[in-house]
Amino acid sequence: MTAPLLTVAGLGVAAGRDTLVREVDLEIARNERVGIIGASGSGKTLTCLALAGLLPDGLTATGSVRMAGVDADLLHLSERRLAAVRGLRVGMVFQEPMTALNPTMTVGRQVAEVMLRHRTVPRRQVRGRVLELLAETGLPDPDRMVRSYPHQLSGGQRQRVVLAIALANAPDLLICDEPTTALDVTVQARVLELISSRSAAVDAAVLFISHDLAVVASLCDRILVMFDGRVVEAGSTVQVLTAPQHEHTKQLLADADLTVREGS
Ligand SMILES: Nc1ncnc2c1ncn2[C@@H]1O[C@H](COP(=O)(O)OP(=O)(O)OP(=O)(O)O)[C@@H](O)[C@H]1O
Repeated sequence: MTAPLLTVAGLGVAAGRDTLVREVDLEIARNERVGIIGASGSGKTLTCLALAGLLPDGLTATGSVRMAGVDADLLHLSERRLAAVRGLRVGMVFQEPMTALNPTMTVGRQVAEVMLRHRTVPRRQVRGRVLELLAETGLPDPDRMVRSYPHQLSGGQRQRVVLAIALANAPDLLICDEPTTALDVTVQARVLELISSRSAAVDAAVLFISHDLAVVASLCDRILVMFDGRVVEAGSTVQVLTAPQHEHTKQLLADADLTVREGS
């Protein structure tokens, strides 16, 4: 069996003496899609921020996070080495696209920047690649789009730009934290579809966080359920949907509108 892409063992997050996340174990294989669901405040976001070395000041992570091809624990990497992993091996899409984008820089420069920073595309080819990436994420008129600023775009268009940046260097892992929650219902399904098709196109595994079981079920092979800072249930999507064990999972299932997306 090939080694997992990501191995998280005993991950904990604390704010001083306050434990916010405890004992999270998680493995993600190459190309696998793993979802984390749970109610607001259950620790989903802190778990994925900890994995990416992005915890806010004052919070500390314990345990270990290993990634194939990186010879040290991600939790103990220097900021410089972590920055080399983020954007190159790991792409990220968060809930609010505006916070991920620089309001003073054109869309084209921001997409170009991630390739220039990691030197994944020869300088002369960057502009062409930016146009391709914008077209691939379904943005209309890429020639005009490269010259636009984030505030000139709709929420859905901004999230497409964030996705183009996150996948520009064909990372091994795409982390998505509630990527469609802030979007209009009408564009949510389209952005989800894009996350699915574009991550598959670059062979990226996906760690997908949502409070919405239906959304996670439509995308993921495996699901972890978090409650009060812990993983209370984990299994294949089918297992979790058809034979939920924990009360909290049963509640999430009852709340989810699975009739709409199941099997889609
Ligand atoms: N910077 C912080 N300092 C102290 N506590 C925090 C901090 N950030 C989050 N928390 C607390 O940690 C717990 C887990 O938060 P987290 O954001 O991971 O939950 P979540 O499951 O992602 O929720 P949501 O779906 O609302 O985003 C919550 O009780 C939250 O209040």
